[in-house]
Amino acid sequence: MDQQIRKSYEDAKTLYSQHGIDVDQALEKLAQIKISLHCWQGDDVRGFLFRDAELSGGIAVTGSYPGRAATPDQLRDDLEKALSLIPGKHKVNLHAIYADTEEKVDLDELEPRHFQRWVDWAKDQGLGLDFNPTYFSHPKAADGFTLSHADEEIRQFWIRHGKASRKIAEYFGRELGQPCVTNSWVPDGYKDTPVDRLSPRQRLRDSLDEIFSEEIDPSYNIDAVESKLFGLGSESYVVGSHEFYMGYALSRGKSVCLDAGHFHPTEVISNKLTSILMFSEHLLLHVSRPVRWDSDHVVTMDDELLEIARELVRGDLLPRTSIGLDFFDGSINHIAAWVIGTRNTIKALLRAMLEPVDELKRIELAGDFTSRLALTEEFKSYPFGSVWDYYCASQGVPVREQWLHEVKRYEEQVLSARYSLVQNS
Ligand SMILES: C[C@H](O)[C@H](O)[C@@H](O)C(=O)CO
Ligand SMILES: [Mn+2]
Repeated sequence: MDQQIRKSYEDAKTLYSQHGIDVDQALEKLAQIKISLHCWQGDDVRGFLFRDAELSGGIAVTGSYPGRAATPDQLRDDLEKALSLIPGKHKVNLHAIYADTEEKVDLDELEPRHFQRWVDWAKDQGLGLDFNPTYFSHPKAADGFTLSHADEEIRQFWIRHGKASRKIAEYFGRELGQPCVTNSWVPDGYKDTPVDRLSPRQRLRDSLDEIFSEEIDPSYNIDAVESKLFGLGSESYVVGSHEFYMGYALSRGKSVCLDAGHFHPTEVISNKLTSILMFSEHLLLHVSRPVRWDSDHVVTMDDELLEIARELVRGDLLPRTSIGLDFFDGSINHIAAWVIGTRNTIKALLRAMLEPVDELKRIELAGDFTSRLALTEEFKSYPFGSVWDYYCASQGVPVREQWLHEVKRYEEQVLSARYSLVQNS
């Protein structure tokens, strides 16, 4: 390792130890944390099952940066490249439309075997897998309703898809020896003010109950449900609101998924973690960055990311929280987007671990709010960067912006060839 990196690390350790912070121990803890990288950043949420389908469900990708993955092999290559630039061992989060099969199969007919190549790859790479049923980008979701649909035939189709998804998740968990978190998000809602808000919610509840009726060993699969305030085209009413899913998850022993972009622009999820985890064993996060709306921007080191990390660390909530990413930016290099968002998420957790939590709690309890403010502000400029550099070097991944050279090289050697192939076909 570079001597300067080691020296800066040792200096930083001395500073932190003056506040009782064991930096080596923090790094050991950090190395245990798995972030779930969402496959859909790699191809602008297209998937492989229905290649001509338009993205629907009130979510949108903007930008057409060249070289996005067009096949499962390309997506796996890109994920491998991204993961080689991120410290730690992580998970990959798949959507049902990313099945890797030559068969023509609809969403309600999917089986574990359609994901076997993903599982073989995950085993080979030492990764875990998470899963999501895809309740959008399909003709049966064309009017914006799925599990709460008033048409019984359509609703049953989506119920079958939900059940099929859990079998796939169970297979992931069993094969990979770690639980797969299966997250259900449905886009169902109305653009304009509805007359009947109740019936769709009753149907959504009944559909979920039916999907979850089969018991699956939680060491293989953990079910989560994701709410939303509004989507494009569902501005006035979303069936699966926060209150709906809080009630649903807590009454059914399921996990709540909090997406940072799914609330009112002034509402933050960091303030919700301790409340939900008081009544639930497990929580799923979709770390995202809303800019004015649920725009799914790449995660940056902003105040909310840091506050989420602090809440997880200060409350010792990490063992009970699964951290997934959820952004899709088509305007920049797709691999760089993963690397930036994931490195930031891990770096924010490190920053939170390098704060004098016990000391700050004591100060707060004693009512010394002057010291609380003074110390939290001073710690913002403590040398966490030196610890981060050391962590990257010791994990064998590029230090600081060196990873960008790797991405640029990959772009030149792999992505641009892909792009010219598409142009010439
Ligand atoms: C593609 C994902 O399922 C999606 O982003 C979902 O998690 C969501 O957040 C929808 O707004
Ligand atoms: Mn989400």
